[in-house]
Amino acid sequence: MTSYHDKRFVEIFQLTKAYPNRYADDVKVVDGFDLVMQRGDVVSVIGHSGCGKSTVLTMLAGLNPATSGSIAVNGREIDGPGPDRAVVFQSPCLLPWLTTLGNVMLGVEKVYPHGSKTQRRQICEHYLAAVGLADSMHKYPREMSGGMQQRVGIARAIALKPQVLLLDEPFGRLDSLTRMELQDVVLRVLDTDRITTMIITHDVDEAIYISDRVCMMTSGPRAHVGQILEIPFARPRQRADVLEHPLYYDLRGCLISFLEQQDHSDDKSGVHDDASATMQRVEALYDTTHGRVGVDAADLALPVGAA
Ligand SMILES: Nc1ncnc2c1ncn2[C@@H]1O[C@H](COP(=O)(O)OP(=O)(O)OP(=O)(O)O)[C@@H](O)[C@H]1O
Repeated sequence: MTSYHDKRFVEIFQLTKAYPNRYADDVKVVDGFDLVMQRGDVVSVIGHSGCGKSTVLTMLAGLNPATSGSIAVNGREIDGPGPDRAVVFQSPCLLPWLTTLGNVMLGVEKVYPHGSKTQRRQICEHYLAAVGLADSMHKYPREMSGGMQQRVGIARAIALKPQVLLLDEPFGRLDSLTRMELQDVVLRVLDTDRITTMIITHDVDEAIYISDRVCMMTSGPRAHVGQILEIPFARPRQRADVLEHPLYYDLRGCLISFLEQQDHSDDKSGVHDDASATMQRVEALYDTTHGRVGVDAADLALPVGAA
């Protein structure tokens, strides 16, 4: 039985951020952003460059104070960063004088101060193995590629066993092959550990492959949630199955259509006719297939197509 707090594990309500402007009034970058995530949900956030995706993520991380609105995790309003939330940015920022193991151990020691040294080491080794670095534990950052360093960053975050994982374009600086490898690494970890995750991406294929729902942000200023698209693929997922699924190109079309509308329309406030039509097609197709198990759209504050 899913509890109330599981269904509304992350609740973002009317979140607004205004940055100071030296020459005029403050700029409201994000205005009235609402999102509910169930426990274990993987939600991608897509939107045009500069619309405010990272602003939302850093507010959820507690690193960037909101101007107004609220964010609650597991029923408690956040008021700053905490061990319940771990963030992975585009660059992992590893400490160059520590090995892979040492970099991961740093956080683990803080989160498990009462565990034995052996237990802490086992946790680090487990997560480093999970991201494919079992043979590189004693390497220094300078001895590793960008992709390997990002694996360390991901292991470092998940080894903290966060309740919420926040990924800000984690594959943005990687070549396409490494990017696909790391998408699979993250997907496997999320399949196994079911961590509630928000991932920011510019890549619609990545959003469809990794997430349970895609949150499409309107273009700023005053950006908010334009639409939410449910991704009806069961987990665990295989890339080939996703790519070959009859709904794949409809889902993709829906996301691209939304982004194009945001690009070309003067009214960037939310739902547009073309995107809505695509969404209806997806919903109709979705009805005829077996949807993702365990999600009742009525439990979510913002069902498919909500503005
Ligand atoms: N600390 C800050 N002070 C003032 N303005 C800021 C600050 N941080 C971000 N901004 C502005 O807020 C807007 C949103 O930035 P943000 O980085 O959240 O967007 P984004 O959607 O993540 O962009 P991208 O996709 O390019 O990474 C941008 O116009 C940016 O210039």
